[in-house]
Amino acid sequence: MIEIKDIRKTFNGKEVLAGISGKFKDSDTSLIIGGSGTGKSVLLKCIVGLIKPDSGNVFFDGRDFINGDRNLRTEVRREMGMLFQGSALFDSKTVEENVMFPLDMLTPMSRQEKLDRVNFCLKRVGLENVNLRMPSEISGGMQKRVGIARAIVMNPKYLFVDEPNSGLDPLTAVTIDELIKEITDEYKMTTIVVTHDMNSVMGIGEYVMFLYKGRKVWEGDSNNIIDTDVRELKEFLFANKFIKSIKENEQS
Ligand SMILES: Nc1ncnc2c1ncn2[C@@H]1O[C@H](COP(=O)(O)OP(=O)(O)OP(=O)(O)O)[C@@H](O)[C@H]1O
Repeated sequence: MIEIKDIRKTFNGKEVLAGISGKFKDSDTSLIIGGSGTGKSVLLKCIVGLIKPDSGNVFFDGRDFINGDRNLRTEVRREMGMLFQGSALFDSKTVEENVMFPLDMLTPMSRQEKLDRVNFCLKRVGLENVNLRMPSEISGGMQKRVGIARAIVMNPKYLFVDEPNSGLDPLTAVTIDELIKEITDEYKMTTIVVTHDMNSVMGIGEYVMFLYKGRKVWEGDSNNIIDTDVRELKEFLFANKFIKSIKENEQS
């Protein structure tokens, strides 16, 4: 489980995170949602240690990640898998080299052991016989799968994904969401996904944290989200035509 306590962050006098707390459980696919600029990505970066919050704590299975010593931080970092928008695939490396990269950097495994692990992960995300292709030679959905394979290659306890569906058509987006959820269940990972895709919320949101202007104004799951009384969340939800039609059908 990952627990965050009262995370605060200000940039140049602008408060971006105004004290956020919450718990992300094992085997759950947790979503952080909200409109543009509400602090979702900054919160995720604070959790993984890419940004240091001004105050607050992040506990990984009880381990204090922010105040822990260097060894503890390294240990926790090694247990993380990430698929971030900014950390796209290396264009000049093949699919196989991309997925193998963390193993090359962080393990003493032999070439054959690494290859076996890479092939296992590629197969798990539904990709076979693409090892020697370049990222530019495969579709956007396949590139995301390669990114997921790379994120899980070190067998992480914690998986972080920022906007997995950006640039994908709705059908491919659903298959990527389902893959993330399946892998989370299978390996009992704690997974946090940042998204503003309402289809993801309704499809895989086992725990959903809604941010508005740097504050958590709602938390719950996909079963109770559309019955919310929280005005900011309602505005966010009903800006989506699909959700609006579900609600209207319910009422008629
Ligand atoms: N390194 C930084 N320096 C200064 N301001 C930043 C920095 N990173 C983010 N911000 C600001 O923090 C606010 C929240 O940004 P964040 O990227 O977390 O939004 P978001 O909710 O993820 O939005 P989106 O859905 O559009 O990606 C924005 O106003 C952004 O400009």
